[in-house]
This record gives sequence, C-alpha cells and structure tokens, in this order.
Amino acid sequence: MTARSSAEAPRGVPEATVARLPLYLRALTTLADAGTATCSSEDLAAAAGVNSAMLRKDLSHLGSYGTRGVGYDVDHLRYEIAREIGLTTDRNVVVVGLGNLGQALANYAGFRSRGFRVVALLDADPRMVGSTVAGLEVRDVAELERVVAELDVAIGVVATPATAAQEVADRLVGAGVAAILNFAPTVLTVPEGVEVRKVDLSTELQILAFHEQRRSGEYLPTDPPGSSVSPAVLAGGEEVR
Ligand SMILES: NC(=O)c1ccc[n+]([C@@H]2O[C@H](COP(=O)([O-])OP(=O)(O)OC[C@H]3O[C@@H](n4cnc5c(N)ncnc54)[C@H](O)[C@@H]3O)[C@@H](O)[C@H]2O)c1
Repeated sequence: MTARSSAEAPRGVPEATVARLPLYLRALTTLADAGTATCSSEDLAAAAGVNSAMLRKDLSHLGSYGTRGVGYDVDHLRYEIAREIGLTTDRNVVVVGLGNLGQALANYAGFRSRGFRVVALLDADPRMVGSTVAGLEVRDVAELERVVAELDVAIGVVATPATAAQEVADRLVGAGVAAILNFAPTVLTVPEGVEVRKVDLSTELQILAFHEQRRSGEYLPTDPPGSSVSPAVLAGGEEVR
C-alpha cells in the first residue's frame, strides 16, 4: 500500500491547491456571470489574485489543462472545481408555466452545469400537457404536490402569468418547496423560511436605459416637472422628492 503524504488531499491534489480552489471558483463565477465563456490562465489568475504559473499547476492536478489558443471553458472548469470541492449536489427544479419563457428556461443547458436539474415541467393548459419540452413530458399542474414529493424538488420556478403566480407559489410551499424563483411580474407572499428571488428583466432594461441616457446627455435635470418620467422612476426605484 502506498502511503499518502499528509499534505495531499484524496486523489493526489495537494492541500495548498485545495485551499486555492475556492478562489478560482469565485473568480470563475464572476466571469460566468459577466457572460464570459472562455478565459486565459492569465485572466483567471489575475481575477483570483494568484500568479498564472501557480494556477496552471493547480488546475493540472484536476486534469484541466485548457485548450491552447482558447484557454479554459469557464462553465466546465467551474463544474470541475465545484466537484472537487464537493459542491455538486444537484438540486432538482420544477418549472411551472411552459409558455415562451418557461420553455426557454427548460431548454437552458447552463442550469445543468451549475448543479440545477430541471426534473419536471407543469402547465395548466390541456394543449401543453402531454407535450415534450427539453426531453421532459409536460405534466398537469394538478399533479404539482405529487411531482414535488416524487422527484424531491428543491426549487420551483414560476413562469406563469402574474394572476396564477401566488396560487402556484402557495402550492409549491405547501408541498415543501422552500426556494422559489419568480419570473411573474407580481410580488409573492410566502411564509418565513421560504426564499423567493424575483427576476425582472424589464427593470434591468430600465436601469440600463437610465444609465445610457445619462451617458448620452439626453437627461436634462432642468426639464420642467411633468415633462418626462424621472430617472428614478425609469430606474425602477422610488422617486425621492
Ligand atoms: N421576469 C422577466 O424578466 C420576464 C420576462 C418575460 C416574461 N415574464 C413573465 O413570465 C411569465 C410567463 O411569460 P410567457 O411569455 O412565457 O407567458 P405565456 O403566456 O407564453 O406562458 C404562460 C404559461 O403559463 C401557463 N399557466 C397559466 N396558468 C397556470 C397555472 N395556474 N399553473 C401552471 N401553468 C399555468 C399557461 O398555460 C402558459 O403555458 C409572465 O408572467 C410574464 O409576464 C417575465
């Protein structure tokens, strides 16, 4: 039997490398959130605050060498590091509401590489129920409680019209789902202990429009009251008077 050095983690990754993996993971997450698909070892090293030779050596312990001239695939490397650290427990996700948005979300391959597995799709429209989206059969929302229990769903994605969202959220919570990602343009009320994240692309666009207007000099602070919507309102915030 070969003795393993006390300075080595299982599978021959040195402890010093293991200690730096969270730095790489955080840097990669920042790059991924900014829409970066590939990065050089220099860029990644700079983002993580280490030198690039050390980074390349560390990643070689994981079997990741990058591609010459292209660099590292950000999503793939994140997955590999997360797996090495043990952060890859997948969470099962149900998407409720399979219209334009729900179908796009169900088809988004990026969830998988980030540890989120879309395991069920639910809709109320009999024309949708029974159809296949992203390789999964769309089931009747009437089955929500059974689906959540059977498939050990941890996160519910609400992509229904606003009018249906609260009822869907109530049922998800009642079935034991404690994390909801809400795309419907409504504020959900949930009990304490349930986490709701709301995604609102139009607010983001409004904020961009606000900054863009400022940059282009269109906004004139001296505009008479009522002549245009204020930047604060455009930015989706409270207007302070
Ligand atoms: N957050 C954002 O940035 C953003 C962007 C686009 C759309 N939206 C919102 O997302 C939601 C979906 O948008 P869309 O364009 O896909 O709409 P859509 O009308 O194409 O799809 C809605 C789907 O929900 C289903 N549905 C209705 N009631 C239901 C219920 N009780 N249970 C299960 N399914 C039900 C419908 O049958 C339909 O398939 C809307 O509320 C929309 O305003 C948000």
